[in-house]
Amino acid sequence: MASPMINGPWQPSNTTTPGYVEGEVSWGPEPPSWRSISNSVIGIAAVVFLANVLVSGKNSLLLKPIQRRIKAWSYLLDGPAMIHDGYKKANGKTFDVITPGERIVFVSGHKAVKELESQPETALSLYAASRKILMPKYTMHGLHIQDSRGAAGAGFSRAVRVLLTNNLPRVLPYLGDAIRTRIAEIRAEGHVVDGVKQTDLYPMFLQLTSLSTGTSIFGKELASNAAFMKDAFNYIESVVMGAEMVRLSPKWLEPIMGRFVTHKIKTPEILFNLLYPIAEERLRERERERASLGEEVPKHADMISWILETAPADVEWTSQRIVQEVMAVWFGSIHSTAFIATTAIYDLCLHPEYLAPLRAELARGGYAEFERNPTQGLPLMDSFLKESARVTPVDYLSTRREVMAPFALADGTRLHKGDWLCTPAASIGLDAAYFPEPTKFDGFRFAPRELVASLAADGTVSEGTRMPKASKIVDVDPSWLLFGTGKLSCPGRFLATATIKSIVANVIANYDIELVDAAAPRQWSWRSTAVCREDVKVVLTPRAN
Ligand code: HEM
Repeated sequence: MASPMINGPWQPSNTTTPGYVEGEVSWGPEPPSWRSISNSVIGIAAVVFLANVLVSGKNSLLLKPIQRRIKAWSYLLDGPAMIHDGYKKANGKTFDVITPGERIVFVSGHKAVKELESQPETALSLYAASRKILMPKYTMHGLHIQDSRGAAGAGFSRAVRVLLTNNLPRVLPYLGDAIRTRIAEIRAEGHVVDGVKQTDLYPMFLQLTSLSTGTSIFGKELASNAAFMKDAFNYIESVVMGAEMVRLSPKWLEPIMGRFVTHKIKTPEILFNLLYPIAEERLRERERERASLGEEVPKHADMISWILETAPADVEWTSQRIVQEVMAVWFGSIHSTAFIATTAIYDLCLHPEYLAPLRAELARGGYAEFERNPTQGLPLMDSFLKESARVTPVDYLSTRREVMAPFALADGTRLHKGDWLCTPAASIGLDAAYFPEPTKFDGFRFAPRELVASLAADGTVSEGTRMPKASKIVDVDPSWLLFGTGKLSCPGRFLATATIKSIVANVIANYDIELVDAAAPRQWSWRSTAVCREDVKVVLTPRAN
């Protein structure tokens, strides 16, 4: 659910949508200059980081507390390395990393992950940790996130995991066409350098991901309205930046900063006001249906209708609550998905030997089968994506849980109220104890053995470093924590992987791809999260089909 801040180059469309006037597509007020604010935040963190380097090694009593604070602040820019170093030193044991806001305790291994999973929400809460990250009171139009999931939360999670996923076969064929068209349009807009068109890959994939997940969450009509999608996308960026500003303020300043942020960011209100009348209308339709007035009530396929469908009988959803929940699902759906699709394409540029077998899988009916059965299809591509996500992790930690009351883990580690208990997901993925030859990129490491053996037999790929048994990117287990663990694991993972597969498949089937500068940096990080750079360019050359 990581959500860094990127501005997508949105294009207006002619589609009409409630709230937008045809012919004069309203782009809404621009959000404040978040980029300059984010640059300041990064600048401050960089100074703090430098100071840390200057004083390190001097262990005087006076310097120690200052050093500890500086080290905590350096987590903002150096989080992945701090977590990975901690993991290596701990040698499988529990370790902690101090950050500006909280102490994060990391556990790994089957027993410890099961212990984390089995704790009640009164002891460890995903939602309390999410509240700290999102500051929803200030940034999400007043959304109140409870400490525990409750019946309404379980229904809402089922809406995403089951109903949204079941709808995928109906949207994927439409999305395939829409994605192909959009890729061609964005490519055509690229800069020409030395006679060759270049494309900024990550911004393009953010647009494609928004189109794809937006179609599932908001429905086809809203998602094909570029002005609406621009507002919806800017909302995510504003929430991330606004929440970060409140989080970085001293405790006493938090309410003032919170009010400032609420006043400054308009995109949550814009999105809320656009979705609210739709939710109102749906509630009216439901009333008419309940009253059995014999009237034909339209059927809808979007998050609003699925939330209403899965709501427990004793929970009366208001339009406000429905819209807030839709906005919360939308918030977490874009950046990690686009990150994984983008890094998979980089990996294909760096390991082009995988292109032929992946294209062959698409061509021999794999793509059509995937559209019919999105959670099963394309086993080779599934393995390639999983390997790419393992080698270039999107988040160095997973299973965030806030400690609600002090207690001790089975190994004796004491947890204090407000600490976080997490898993070092990325380091586990790079550990030889779980993955043989972990630094080697083996695209078909997770694919069914017979499939890879047949490709190896005809010389298409080498046998590689197979895992003892095949697995999928959406699987959750203590050695694969990309989507969390247990009953709280990500319900949107089927949509996310279907989105990534349809984007990657439509790029590689129709274009040859080359990185303009394979040596240029492609990521940076904030806290524990990796972020794709927006300026990494590729050359997409149309293939003769
Ligand atoms: C590659 C993309 C994604 C990644 C890496 C990801 C990862 C995660 C993780 C790690 C969690 C927490 C699980 C835990 O702590 O045990 C989570 C929760 C969640 N994710 Fe995702 N996610 C992704 C895409 C999506 C999408 C596309 C959606 C929406 C359709 C979504 C909706 C949610 C929701 C609603 C929760 C909260 C679950 C609950 O309340 O029970 N995610 N995700």
